[in-house]
Amino acid sequence: MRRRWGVVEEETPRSATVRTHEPVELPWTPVRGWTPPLSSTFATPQQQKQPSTSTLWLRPRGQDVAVVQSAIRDLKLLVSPLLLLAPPPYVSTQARETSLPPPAAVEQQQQRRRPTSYEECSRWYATQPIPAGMFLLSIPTEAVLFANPPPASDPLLGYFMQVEELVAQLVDAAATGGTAHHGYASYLCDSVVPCRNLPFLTPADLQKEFSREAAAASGGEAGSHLSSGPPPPLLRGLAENRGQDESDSNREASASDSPAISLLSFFHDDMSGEPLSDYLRARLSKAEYAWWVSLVLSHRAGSSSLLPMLDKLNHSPIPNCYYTMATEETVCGLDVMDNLLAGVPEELLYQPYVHLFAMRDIKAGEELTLCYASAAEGVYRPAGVHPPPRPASLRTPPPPEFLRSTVENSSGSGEDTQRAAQSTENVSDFMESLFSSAAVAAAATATVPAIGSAADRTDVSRELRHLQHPGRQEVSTAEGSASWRLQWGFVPPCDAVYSAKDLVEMAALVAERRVDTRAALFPPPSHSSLAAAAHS
Ligand SMILES: C[S@@+](CC[C@H](N)C(=O)[O-])C[C@H]1O[C@@H](n2cnc3c(N)ncnc32)[C@H](O)[C@@H]1O
Repeated sequence: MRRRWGVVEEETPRSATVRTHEPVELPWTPVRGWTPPLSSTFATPQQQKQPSTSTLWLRPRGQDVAVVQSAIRDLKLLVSPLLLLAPPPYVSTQARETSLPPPAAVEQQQQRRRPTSYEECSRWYATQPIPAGMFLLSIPTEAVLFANPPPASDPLLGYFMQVEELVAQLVDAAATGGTAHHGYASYLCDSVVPCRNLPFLTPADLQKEFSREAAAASGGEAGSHLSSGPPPPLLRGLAENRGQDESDSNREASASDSPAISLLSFFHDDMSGEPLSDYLRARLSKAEYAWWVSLVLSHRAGSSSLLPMLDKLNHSPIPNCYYTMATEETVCGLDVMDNLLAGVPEELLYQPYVHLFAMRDIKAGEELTLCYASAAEGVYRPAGVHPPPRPASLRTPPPPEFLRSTVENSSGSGEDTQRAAQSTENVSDFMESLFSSAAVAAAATATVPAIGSAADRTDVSRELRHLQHPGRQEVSTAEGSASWRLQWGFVPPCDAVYSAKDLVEMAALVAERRVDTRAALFPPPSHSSLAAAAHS
């Protein structure tokens, strides 16, 4: 007998949990009534131009189905039935085609075993409209992989020890059939393309980030410093040292100029790109180690944990999801209530969970996204609108009719769609009140840096046009873009949109939805039953 996920379990025979790798086939799922989104992380520009009569088709690869099944079975993942983990969708446009699944050629291409780029990697999609506040994925905190290495005197060493501990846990799980994280770790090996981040970047790559800023400051073209003029001041020391003397003291002097350069030189020079530990050195070649470091860096949550399956969510500056993580210390009444609403089974109700939920209404066919960074407090806040006005829906306490209509909705009165639309308007009104000034919005569009494809930039600019941005964006600074490249391997077109204060307001809206759900689940007693109770 052993305890797993806080529950005493029979010892499972090892053979029963070893994966067979039999491909599991799911049919194409049509998502009707979707509207092409503006998000650059979602559809191609061609897809975005499709008429609203088009049908979007989703079909998970065999390994997507297998990893979800293994996570449900071995990690106790809870998945909303409104989601699919699948490669980017196929869109059929011809009227006669919209009810037919995609042609065989598309199928063959899409079901290829291994994605070769970020664009081809599977994502989480909504198959139906999802209202804000709905729980989407939940995983026991016990299934999270945490790194907890012994304290190190050097912060950079401490950083790499954390990364390496997560690498070791994944390497171990991938190699050992029958362990709880085997399916997840094998899936990462099979289906994830590591990005060009720290292990694969050179000083010249980082220099590009610094050059961009210098070019922008001097009004020139991004990257023009690479071939012409002298390197910008921050990198001058490094470039000179590399050309001449590689002595430790010189290297340290240049590295201290920028945390990004320190990180790069610690990995490539001090560690020589090799594992720190004998354990990994005995198991991984230098190339394999670089692959795993890239993967861990780009999939970590916070500084030292991996959230299986939630780490499939891509980044958007205007995300539609948020997650909360309860721990043994924080688990309390509200977390238990969240567990209940998320559908956690009774025997695990008092276990800490990580819950992913919709932070705004999500359209059918939309990709689920998280924001990997929070906006610095006040970055996007227009002068004079601080604190922001309370959203209209929160200004007055709900009248008694409100509660009554919520309960009626739960019994299928058909008003819930109308109510959902109403709340959506409130969210947009609220966001509108925070970010609306044509003049500053134009500046926001202009500050989108020249990174990524032209199509991406246009789409995100369009999406952000109504947002107010009063100052310079962190991603367009050398340090900001270098740190995105180092960890995530890409630089988003703009900073995070929501600051901590905005999130508090959003949380209030989402909480209101949860209260609605609660009222629907636990309707207040009717007047007649109250009267009957009073008489008895
Ligand atoms: C947490 S993982 C997200 C899931 C990952 N795409 C996968 O398939 O496993 C983060 C990595 O995904 C990629 N990524 C996420 N959002 C992106 C975006 N908006 N643009 C480009 N790449 C992105 C980057 O390579 C990043 O390092």
